[in-house]
Amino acid sequence: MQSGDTIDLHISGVAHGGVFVARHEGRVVFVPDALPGETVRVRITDVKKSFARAEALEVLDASPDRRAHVWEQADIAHAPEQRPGGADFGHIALPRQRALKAQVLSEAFEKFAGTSLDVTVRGPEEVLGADHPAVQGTEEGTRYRTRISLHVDGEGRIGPYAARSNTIIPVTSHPLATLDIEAVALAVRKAPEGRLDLVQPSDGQVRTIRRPAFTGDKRRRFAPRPEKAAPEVIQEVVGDREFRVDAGGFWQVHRAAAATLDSAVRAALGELSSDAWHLDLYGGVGLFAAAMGDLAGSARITTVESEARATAHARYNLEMFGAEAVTARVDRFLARLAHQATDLDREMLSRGVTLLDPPRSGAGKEVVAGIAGLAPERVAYVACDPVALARDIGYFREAGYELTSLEAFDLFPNSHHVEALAVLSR
Ligand SMILES: C[S@@+](CC[C@H](N)C(=O)[O-])C[C@H]1O[C@@H](n2cnc3c(N)ncnc32)[C@H](O)[C@@H]1O
Repeated sequence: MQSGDTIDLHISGVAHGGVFVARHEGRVVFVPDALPGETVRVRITDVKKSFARAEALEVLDASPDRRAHVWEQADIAHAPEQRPGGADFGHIALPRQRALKAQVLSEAFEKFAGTSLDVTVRGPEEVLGADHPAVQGTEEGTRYRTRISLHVDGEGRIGPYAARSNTIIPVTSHPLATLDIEAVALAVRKAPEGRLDLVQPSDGQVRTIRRPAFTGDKRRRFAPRPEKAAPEVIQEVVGDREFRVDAGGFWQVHRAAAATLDSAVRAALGELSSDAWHLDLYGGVGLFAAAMGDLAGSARITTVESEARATAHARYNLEMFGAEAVTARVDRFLARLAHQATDLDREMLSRGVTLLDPPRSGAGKEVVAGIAGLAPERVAYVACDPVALARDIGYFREAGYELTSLEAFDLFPNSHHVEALAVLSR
């Protein structure tokens, strides 16, 4: 097998990262744009010792779960390098997408967490109810993104990147974005080289945030910079609560995501001890600390986040709970706490819940050890990467925690991404 070979493959499984699995001449071959059970004509793009990568050119025997791609330009009928990225499950019927995500999660748990369990991936409409305003119009897993990024190159091309490359693909639609974001995205004719983030918060107005590429003279990088305008602050609404957040700061992408996760966290945790210390790690602007505040009465709550502007918003958003908002890297915060906690602090932490919602790379061994060292009664782990989550659950299990529940939510329909909530207890 060599790069450039065109071969026909039988697809036998799904792997993490939006690719499917075939076998050929003793190697695993990872193929995007396919489905288990299909026979697909592919072109080999990369050959390594034990595996290879390919691009799908044509479906010879289609799965009954294949459908016309929700983003026409990403359909297999187009040349692989012309397909925009970001919708790598868009050719699959929605129930099958969810089943495949559940399979990836349970295989990751079996492999990395040393435990097997059945998991169901639920859509936000199943958590919040089909009448919830945030799920209206998203039935096909489209029109949900309140945040998208467009890229602009030196030739003035504007659009998303192609799947698995940094080539910009000019597109004529953005079906995963809300209609308002799509309209703004398609109207952009000119922009400086770099990135454009389009954001539609709860007030419905689309904001355009320009992030120009650095094109200046690197030797002058210490020269004084022109005064930068303060970032715009927007409001996001979850139930009857408002959250201040920078327009360009972290907030969940799906318009029903914050409400779905807020509701799931509340249901999974139930009442929290009001005589304990609860932690919200990687807390952003305090979405989950607010849920904990509602559940925990007069308890002590601390949210920890590395972005100072997000922490400042969290302080404001959580004022009614008297919660602390600490700007720090979680590993450093935990190391400091391990040295400085009094006996009473430790006792209160051990009766509390520690919630963590790390970025895609997960918390890692050191942070898990830091949390386990504080011995909270329960740990709630919100995760956007199944493999990082499973690895970290493995570390928690080694530290004496048991997984008590695992739920998963389809907050990125038509892509391989999946959000999960794991609860562990000591
Ligand atoms: C997935 S977001 C979750 C935010 C929040 N829980 C929410 O749902 O809105 C992860 C957050 O962790 C922050 N972060 C990333 N690495 C961090 C670190 N090492 N220590 C503290 N915060 C970190 C990011 O700035 C981001 O706000």
